[in-house]
Amino acid sequence: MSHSDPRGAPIHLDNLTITYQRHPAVHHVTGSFEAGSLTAIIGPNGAGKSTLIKALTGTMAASEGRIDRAGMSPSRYGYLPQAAEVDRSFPLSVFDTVAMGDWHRLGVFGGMKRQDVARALDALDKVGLTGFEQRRISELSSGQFQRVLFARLLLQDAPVILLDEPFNAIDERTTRDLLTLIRHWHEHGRTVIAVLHDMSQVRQCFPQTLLMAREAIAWGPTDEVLQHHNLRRANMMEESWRADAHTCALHEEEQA
Ligand SMILES: Nc1ncnc2c1ncn2[C@@H]1O[C@H](COP(=O)(O)OP(=O)(O)OP(=O)(O)O)[C@@H](O)[C@H]1O
Repeated sequence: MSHSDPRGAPIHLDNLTITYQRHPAVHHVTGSFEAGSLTAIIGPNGAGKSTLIKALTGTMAASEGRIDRAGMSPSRYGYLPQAAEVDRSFPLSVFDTVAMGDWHRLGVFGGMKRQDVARALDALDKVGLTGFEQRRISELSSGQFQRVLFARLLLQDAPVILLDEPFNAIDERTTRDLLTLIRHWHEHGRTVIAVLHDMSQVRQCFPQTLLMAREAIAWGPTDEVLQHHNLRRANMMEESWRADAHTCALHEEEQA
């Protein structure tokens, strides 16, 4: 049941640079996530993948260049942060956590009508968590909690969905189930972007790939991107930035 237009929107990066204390984590990246595309972002540790995702959500500003979201506000994007960034010590129930996915539609004090409750229960059913509604989120396994967060995304019904390492430390069965949801989002025309580390998953399920090592090493059809020479270049860049912390000359000049 869709209450907003679920069709994805394109996102264009134009010479995008994002820095932490002048050190670029994302450096001069240009390219497009087409509307309705399904893209994996891969690269070595520290390659700038999470930083790029945060920039797409609008929580990190560009130091240089820009992100063109084709007029769509990033507040409409669905976002799944890395598990380590999610605090689940709050005494929230599974149902309330999922229902929060609907706040943009209901408003903070909107109150849930019968059909809103049904939508939340339906989302929980789709991730296999019927019967867990009143459980505290602190009492779930990592895999169950990830299912809760996917149910919340289902309810949010966002046209653009950003996932940061959604399968980190998640069991095989949960991963398979959640990959099926991602496939459905793609089939319904949403734009989906996921940071991943498992190359076989990327090859099997993601038609497009952006390989990053601070810069975009390659961006396009997955088979073309995952070629040996590209992967080798990404690893070489990782080794070189460890030896020599790089600063962004242009940005330094701006700040001087
Ligand atoms: N808050 C921060 N302050 C300063 N530097 C940061 C901060 N967050 C990340 N960095 C640095 O920016 C670079 C990119 O980090 P980022 O987390 O985007 O990489 P990543 O590709 O997602 O890595 P991983 O695969 O290990 O999660 C790294 O060198 C990291 O140390």
